[in-house]
Amino acid sequence: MSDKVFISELTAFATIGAYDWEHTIKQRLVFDIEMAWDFQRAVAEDNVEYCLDYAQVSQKILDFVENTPFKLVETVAHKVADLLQQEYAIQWLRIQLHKPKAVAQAASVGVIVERGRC
Ligand SMILES: Nc1nc2c(c(=O)[nH]1)N=C([C@H](O)[C@@H](O)CO)CN2
Repeated sequence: MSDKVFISELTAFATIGAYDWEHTIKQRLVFDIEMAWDFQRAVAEDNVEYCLDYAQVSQKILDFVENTPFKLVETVAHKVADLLQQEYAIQWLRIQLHKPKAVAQAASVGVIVERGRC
C-alpha cells in the first residue's frame, strides 16, 4: 500500500524547552507529517467517514501539544507518534518536527520520527 495522507507545516504554540526560561514563554513548533492509509473504501464510497481525516488529526495534535509542557522536541515527536498510533489504525507514519527559532544561524532544527512499515 502506498496511499498517504499528509499534513504540512502544522503550527502549534507550545511550552517547549530544555531550559527553565523556556517554560515562561510559548514557542512555535511546526509539524510535517505523512501517514499511510488505504484509500480504497473512502474512494469506493466517496465518504470522509472512511478517510484518515486530516482536519481531525490536526486538531488532535494541536490540543495535545498546546496543552502539555515538554522539554525536548524528541519527546514531543514520540508522544505525538504514540497518540496517532493509539487513535488511528496507521501502519506507517513519519513526523518531521521543527523548532524554527531555536538556533539563530539555522533556518530550522528538529527531529524526524518514523514508525511502522509502509
Ligand atoms: N536534540 C535536541 N537538542 C536540543 C533541544 C532539544 O529539544 N533536542 N533543545 C534545546 C533547547 O531547548 C533550545 O531549543 C533552546 O535553547 C537545545 N538542544
